[in-house]
Amino acid sequence: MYVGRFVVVGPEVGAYRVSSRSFPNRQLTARDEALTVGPTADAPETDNPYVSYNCLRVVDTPTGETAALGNGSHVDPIAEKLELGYPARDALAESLLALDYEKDDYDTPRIAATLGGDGEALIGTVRKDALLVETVEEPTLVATYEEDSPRAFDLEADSAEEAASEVYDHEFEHAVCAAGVARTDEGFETAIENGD
Ligand SMILES: NC(=O)c1ncn([C@@H]2O[C@H](COP(=O)(O)O)[C@@H](O)[C@H]2O)c1NC=O
Repeated sequence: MYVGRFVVVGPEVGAYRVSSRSFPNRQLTARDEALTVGPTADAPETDNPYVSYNCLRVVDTPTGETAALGNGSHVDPIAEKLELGYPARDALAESLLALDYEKDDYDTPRIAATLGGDGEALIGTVRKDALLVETVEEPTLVATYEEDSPRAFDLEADSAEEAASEVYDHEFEHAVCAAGVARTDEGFETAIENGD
């Protein structure tokens, strides 16, 4: 099954996978406290505005570190609102609604999640027909297509590296790259899986 991009978040671990039929020549790179999706050196040029973006950021908030992850440019305003002290629910809902679903041929939903240092995790999506933001108590998935409402997901990983490789290896089709994040005693760790 092809579900496009997807996010999984549980109370301790989060992950994001880029799956793509149309733009497979992409990779993740780490820059400061952000993981960025961008084209590989051999990728054909494109003017599609939705295929390069920060997909994961770890920020300091008034209540400790929080990770924000998702499938597009909304990850930045979510992270910035968290830094300002917005509750995660509000940072997700306001940023998803402000940017709204993507105006491409598929009305691609925006998906996102947050993982707080205090143990709070939330997941959300904005589709053409809905805005959903939920607190989660167990690993939960939302994807751009088919699996486009949050549902429980069997994620066994308990480190960032395991989370990235577990979602990269998942049977959902057209894996391109994946990011993982996990809470540790020293703060959040992140990991990249580019399949190479
Ligand atoms: N975030 C991404 O990495 C991303 N990759 C592709 N898209 C959008 O989704 C459309 C469909 O892409 P695909 O056929 O690869 O699933 C693309 O035309 C593009 O508008 C994306 N936008 C949202 O998921």
